[in-house]
Amino acid sequence: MPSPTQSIHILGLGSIGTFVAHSIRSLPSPPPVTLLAHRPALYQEFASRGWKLGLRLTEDGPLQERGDFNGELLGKTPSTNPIHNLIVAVKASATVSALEPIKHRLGRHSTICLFQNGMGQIDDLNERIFPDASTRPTYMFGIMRHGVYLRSLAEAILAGANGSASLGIVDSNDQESRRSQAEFLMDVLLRAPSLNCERLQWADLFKVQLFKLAVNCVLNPLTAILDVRNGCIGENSNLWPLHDRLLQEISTVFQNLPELQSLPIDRNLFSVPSLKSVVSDMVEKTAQNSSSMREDMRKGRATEIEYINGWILRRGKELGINCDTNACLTQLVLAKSQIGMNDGAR
Ligand SMILES: NC(=O)C1=CN([C@@H]2O[C@H](COP(=O)(O)OP(=O)(O)OC[C@H]3O[C@@H](n4cnc5c(N)ncnc54)[C@H](OP(=O)(O)O)[C@@H]3O)[C@@H](O)[C@H]2O)C=CC1
Ligand SMILES: CC(C)(CO)C(=O)C(=O)O
Repeated sequence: MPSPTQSIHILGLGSIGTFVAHSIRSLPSPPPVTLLAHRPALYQEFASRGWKLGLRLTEDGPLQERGDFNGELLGKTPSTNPIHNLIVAVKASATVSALEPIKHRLGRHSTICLFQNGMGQIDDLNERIFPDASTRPTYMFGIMRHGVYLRSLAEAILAGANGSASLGIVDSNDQESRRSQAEFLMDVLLRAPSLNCERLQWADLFKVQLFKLAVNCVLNPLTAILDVRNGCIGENSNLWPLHDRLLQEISTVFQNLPELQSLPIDRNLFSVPSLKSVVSDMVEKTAQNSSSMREDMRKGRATEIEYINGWILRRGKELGINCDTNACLTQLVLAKSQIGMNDGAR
């Protein structure tokens, strides 16, 4: 019988949460995995499917089912059982509200791994859920380069077999003790073959996070506003001056981040030409993708803009750097979302 310290909870049962949960239960002798449902209807639906999750590699691939998940409905009669290992795969903007109902079960004994786009979620958690640094969980951050979507509840489609993920422990003052605490979850994720995870030290993870953010700052708002696939953003020469202005602001913010100054990272990696080549490479690799922000907008859901271009704006303001182009795109995305949401209500 595995000890509670070797059990994993998953919060956010969409595309990435389903994929990660399925990958963990595909391991030989997998640890227990508990799916946390935030709505009674969701809980009932999973229960009626016998707590099984399915994954297909591409639309036409065979369905691989995994079972024996535990389920918990968050809400009225809350459990007080401690949570030792938590994977968070809600959208960045839902992080604080999703953790609110389970915060009494989380603390210094917990490791939380966020698999999300965007930056700033951990600052929000520290400020609003875990203000006391001495009792805070250990944070890990996962950067996904897999493309996953849901065909139906509990059935995820992995777009291709060449995706990967980077994973690391987020910097803290007591890094050594945090490292040993996070080892169990880290090891499970690294062993899950379909996740294809690499482990990075904090400086490298931070660098990859900033690169991914630069890509998301250009691709996501433009694909969402213009309602086009990723490839179009590279092909349309009318957009190139806009790419340059966005990347100029982003590069200046990145190169002046105080947290970068103490890390062994070459600041030239964040020059405009260097960021441009990272963005072009991703546009090429994901040309056929419909970005997550475009999809959120089409479905009338809140986007992650506040944690993408919004993060650049917040940090730019702090550092006295003009970020008008990022501000303009942020406002356009918020405005278009508002129109979409109002349309839905009509
Ligand atoms: N999908 C992909 O290919 C990739 C995704 N990412 C990132 O991964 C993260 C997760 O994305 P993805 O899985 O696609 O998103 P989804 O929208 O598919 O899943 C998010 C899930 O979180 C649930 N949720 C919302 N609010 C709460 C709450 N308060 N408590 C518990 N659960 C909640 C949603 O439920 P409900 O629907 O009921 O609101 C939904 O099931 C995002 O940051 C995304 O940008 C990164 C790379 C690739
Ligand atoms: C890399 C990219 C832009 C792929 O579509 C992505 O992360 C997203 O859609 O959010």
